[in-house]
Amino acid sequence: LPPGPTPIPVFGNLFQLSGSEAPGISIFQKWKDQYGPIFTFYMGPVPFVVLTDYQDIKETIIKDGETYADKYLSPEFNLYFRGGEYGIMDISGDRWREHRKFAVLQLRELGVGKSQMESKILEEAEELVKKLKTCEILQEDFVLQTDLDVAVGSVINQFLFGYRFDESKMHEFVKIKTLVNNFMEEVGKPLGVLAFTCHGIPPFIVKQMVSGIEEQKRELFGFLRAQIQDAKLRINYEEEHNDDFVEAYLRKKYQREQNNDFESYCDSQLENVCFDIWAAGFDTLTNTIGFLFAYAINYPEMQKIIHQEIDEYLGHHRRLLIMSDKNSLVYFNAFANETQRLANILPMNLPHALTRDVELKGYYLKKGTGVIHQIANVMTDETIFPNPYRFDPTRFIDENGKLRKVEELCPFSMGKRQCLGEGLARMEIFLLAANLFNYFEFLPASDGLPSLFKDFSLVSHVIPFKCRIRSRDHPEESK
Ligand code: HEM
Repeated sequence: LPPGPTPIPVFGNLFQLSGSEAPGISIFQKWKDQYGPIFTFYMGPVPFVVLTDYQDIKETIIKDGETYADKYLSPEFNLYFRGGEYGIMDISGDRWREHRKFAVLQLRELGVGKSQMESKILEEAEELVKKLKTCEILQEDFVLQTDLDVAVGSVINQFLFGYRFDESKMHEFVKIKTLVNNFMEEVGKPLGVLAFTCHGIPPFIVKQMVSGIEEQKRELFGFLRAQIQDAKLRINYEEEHNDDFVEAYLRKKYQREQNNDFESYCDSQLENVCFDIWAAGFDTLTNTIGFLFAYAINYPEMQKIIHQEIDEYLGHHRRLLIMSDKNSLVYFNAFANETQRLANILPMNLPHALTRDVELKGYYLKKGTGVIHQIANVMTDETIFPNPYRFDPTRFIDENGKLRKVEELCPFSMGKRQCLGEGLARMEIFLLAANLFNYFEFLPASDGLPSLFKDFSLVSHVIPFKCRIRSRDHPEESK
């Protein structure tokens, strides 16, 4: 194995990892400086080979994708939490392949990149604008994140179950959000990471190690089961049209069952895929948009450029921005790219495993070895992004004023496991954030600027902040 920091018994290097300073990747940078771009560290007794250079990642994860496509996760944890090898994110092999393909297809069929999903996200943008207008009148400090959360949660819930969180469903949303957040927090702790990754820990010990997620498990899966049950009651298998992901899945399951296949599409798998989409899609996205506003308030001169660009583009006629406007708003896109680069939402990428023995830069690695390609370190590599901790959207704008495509900007990862929600996430970032800038100016609250510090576990969290909002219905006032 490549060299790396000395592990301590049982825990390996976990405490160094969890003691890492913000932005959460400093320990990987330190190890990289000490041992080179490829090194080994231990989560518990398990070694993980870490790749930190873009060129190495390109040669492996991208060009030899199949070899790096498995996930390194504990079967015992999966059994305890998921009831077995179910879902997309934490499994490997044929079931992963089949269900990843199915989820990608459904995202397309249900409108990502098309007008159906766009109009659903625009509905959320409109609700946000309406809500913020009332707050602007009240002239009070305002926690923007609360409403961003509802918008992002509603889009996922629409996709999965066909309904958004309006006032009548708000209690449900608050509950789900709290459960998902607590789950992320618990599994991000050293014992959680250990239980989550280490193979061979007896199931009753795994259960003790993550006893904090017992309630989340029960309640979250209870919620998902109830939604699936409702869908089963209303679905008409004679029809072909699907309103949401669960309907599409149930129809596929029904077709398979007609051919005596009761395994590949089953209730446990459906519950777990819904869990993955909720868990993977909510925290990542809502925190990305939260960071975007935190940066905009911290850098008012940049916010001004976003406003000017929108005003010049729309002229006197303010209207909701739609996807076909996106490419014209170069500075906004550069600002969003820079947010994703520096927010670096996954301080440690998810561990993959080798599907075969392989030679990697002179090291012979056995099938099953854990490999982590550190996209967070690529995005803060000073040879690619000079002065990497400086927030500077212009690094994504070329000399002709066009958006620069930088392949090392990889917040959604690369290779066979690349985020399958990327298209949806990009639509939401644009339609929600650009429209809020379209209608409002965001200013510091009376207690000061939003913190740019990251509260990190599995996902980097923006520290909740208050801000003040000024309507831009009269653009000349805010100049
Ligand atoms: C800004 C928002 C998002 C970011 C930064 C993000 C980032 C990531 C990253 C880094 C991975 C790991 C890839 C790897 O293993 O190498 C991932 C996987 C995944 N993401 Fe996202 N994601 C976002 C939004 C979403 C959304 C909205 C959804 C749901 C539609 C989603 C669903 C998934 C799923 C299911 C996986 C697992 C894919 C697999 O293992 O095959 N993500 N995401």
